[in-house]
Amino acid sequence: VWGYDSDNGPERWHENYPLAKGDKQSPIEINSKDVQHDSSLASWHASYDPGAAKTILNNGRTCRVVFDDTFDRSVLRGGPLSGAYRLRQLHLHWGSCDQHGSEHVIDGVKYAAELHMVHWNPKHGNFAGALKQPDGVAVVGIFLKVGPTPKPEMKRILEEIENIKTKGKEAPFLHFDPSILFPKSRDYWTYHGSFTTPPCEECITWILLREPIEVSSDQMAKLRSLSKNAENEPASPLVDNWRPPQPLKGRIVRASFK
Ligand SMILES: NS(=O)(=O)c1ccc(O)c(NC(=O)NCCCCO)c1
Ligand SMILES: [Zn+2]
Repeated sequence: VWGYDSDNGPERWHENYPLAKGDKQSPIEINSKDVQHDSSLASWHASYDPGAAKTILNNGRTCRVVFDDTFDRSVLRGGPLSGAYRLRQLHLHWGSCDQHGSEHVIDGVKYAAELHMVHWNPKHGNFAGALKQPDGVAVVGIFLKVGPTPKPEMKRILEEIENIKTKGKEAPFLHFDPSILFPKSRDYWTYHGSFTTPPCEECITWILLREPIEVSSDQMAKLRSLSKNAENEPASPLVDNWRPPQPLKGRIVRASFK
C-alpha cells in the first residue's frame, strides 16, 4: 500500500500507479520569474453552506473533513473555472517540523503545511467520473505559516483532532463553513495538474492562494499528534504526508496578480 515512507513513498508510487510519471503531475515548485500574469483571470468565489459539513476523519494519511456533495450546496466558481464545482472534502499535508510540510514550494519557500479544498465538476455526473476529465476537479490550496498571530478559525479543526487520533477514527463535524479559513487576499496562481496522491490522475485545476494563513507552533504540534496507525497497532506519527515538487514539463503557471 502506498504511503510516505522509504519503501512505499513518492519515489516508488509509479510502480503501481503509472500516472505518477505523467507530464502534468502535482505539486510543483512555483518560481515567480516564470509566472505569467493573466489580466483576463477572473476572481474566484466560494459559496459554502455550513450545513453541508458532515464528519472529520483520520484515514491514516491525512486529516479530512467531508461535506455533503449530493447537490450544488457548497460551490466554488469563477477564477480559471467554468461552471460551479462542488465542495467534497478538505484535508491537509504537513511536516515533522515547522520548516517544511507544504507540497507546493513558492520561490524556494516550504510552508509548515498546506490545506486543500477539493471540488468536482458536476457536469461529469459523479466524483469518479470527474477524475477521468481534465476539467473534472478544482483544488484550492492554502499555505499554513507558523507565526505570532494564529488564525482562530483553524481552532475548530484542531480541537477535533483529540477525537480522531488513530487511523479509521471519525467524528461528526457539523455547522462548519470552510471559507472562514481563506486569507484576506484573493490573489492566486493557477495551473493544470494532478492529485498529489496515488493514483495521481491529471484532472485538477489548481488554485493556490498567494497569502498564507498563520497558525501557531502549538497548533502544528497538534496536527503532528495524529497517528497513521490504527488504535491497536504500534504507534507511528502521521507527519511528512507531502509529495515533493514534480517536473513542470513546460506547463505555464498563471497569476491573477502582478
Ligand atoms: N492532495 S490532493 O491532490 O488535493 C487530493 C484530493 C483528493 C483526494 O481524495 C486525494 N487523495 C487522498 O485523499 N488520498 C488519501 C487517502 C486515500 C484513501 O486510501 C488527494
Ligand atoms: Zn492534498
